[in-house]
Amino acid sequence: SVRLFKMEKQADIFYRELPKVELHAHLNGSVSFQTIEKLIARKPHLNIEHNMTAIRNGQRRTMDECFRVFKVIHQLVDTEEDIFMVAKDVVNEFAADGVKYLELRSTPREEIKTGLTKRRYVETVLEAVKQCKGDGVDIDVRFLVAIDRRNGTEVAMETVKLAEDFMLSTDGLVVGLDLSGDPTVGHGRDLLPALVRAKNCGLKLALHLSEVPSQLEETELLLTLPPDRIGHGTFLHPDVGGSQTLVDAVVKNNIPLELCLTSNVKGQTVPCYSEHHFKFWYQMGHPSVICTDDKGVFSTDLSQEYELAATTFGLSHEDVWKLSQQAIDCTFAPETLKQQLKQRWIDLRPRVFR
Ligand SMILES: CC(C)=CCNc1ncnc2c1ncn2[C@@H]1O[C@H](COP(=O)(O)O)[C@@H](O)[C@H]1O
Ligand SMILES: [Zn+2]
Repeated sequence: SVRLFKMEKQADIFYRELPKVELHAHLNGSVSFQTIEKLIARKPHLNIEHNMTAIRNGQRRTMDECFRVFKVIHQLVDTEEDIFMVAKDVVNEFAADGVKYLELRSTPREEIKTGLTKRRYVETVLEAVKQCKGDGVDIDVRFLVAIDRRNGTEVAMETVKLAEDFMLSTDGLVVGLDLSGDPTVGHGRDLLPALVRAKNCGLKLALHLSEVPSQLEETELLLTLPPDRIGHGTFLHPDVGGSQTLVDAVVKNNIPLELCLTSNVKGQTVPCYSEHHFKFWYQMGHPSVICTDDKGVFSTDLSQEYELAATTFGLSHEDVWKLSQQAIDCTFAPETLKQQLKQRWIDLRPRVFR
């Protein structure tokens, strides 16, 4: 029965060999079945089972249930050693899936019991990233420091200061800030000063926006920043209770969207794959990047997400190639790295289309 929780199918070879860019991946949501097994073995006293950390194919959960899953994973990942292992495994898994550039995001967490501090948390993730690079893993990784909206104004400001420090001291590994957490908790207006400060000091902003209905006012406010990328944006367009004004603001500022099909279907914010808002934005020619969100929790990987987008919306291999290539321009990587990535895509093309 244990086998049931592993990835239930594998994407077609074209999608696995396709070079890919992953821009929306929460570290603790990306922990694979194999890594969870190692963590459970380390902490048998917690009595945690696999079905508490992953949502299998065909299953759906309410938002609330999904966020409880993260609490369980956080119990399993609460020491420097755990974070180091998790980060290394996640980076290696994305690389094995053909991801050539990854922006990983995570919420710095303090754990009094184990002596973990927020600063050590971030340092440990970055050490794991550097070790992967040293090992020759074929992937470039950058980090976004995450603000959990639940924690309010002061924590948000502290987090920005921490991110600022790291941006200045890690020669380019920390590139920006993420705003995430349960979208039904807290309000963006309390976080605005912290986000303004982040933007002014040169941190890029990737914000979860309109992930649930009736956040019009908050979204309108946060779009004034404007953010550099939007996570989900599920309820921006008028057909689903958003507004043309919101859509116009996103289009006018040319803000790329990070779209996570399986996450939204399993988390029940979209009714089915064919009704995913990818269709709306892709048809408009708006920069749309396919991402996983939480590949561990949602039992998926980026190859599968590309394949799902292609089969659901009738994309040709050529369309899919363009989609993955255009994601390079949506990264927070410096121009030189973007150019290198574009060259890699050119070099890899014959192998993918052989
Ligand atoms: C419920 C559902 C459909 C989840 C997917 N959508 C999400 N929306 C907002 N924040 C998220 C989502 N997935 C992960 N996160 C954030 O990422 C955290 C886990 O990764 P980390 O500890 O930051 O390394 C969660 O606690 C939460 O703050
Ligand atoms: Zn997310």
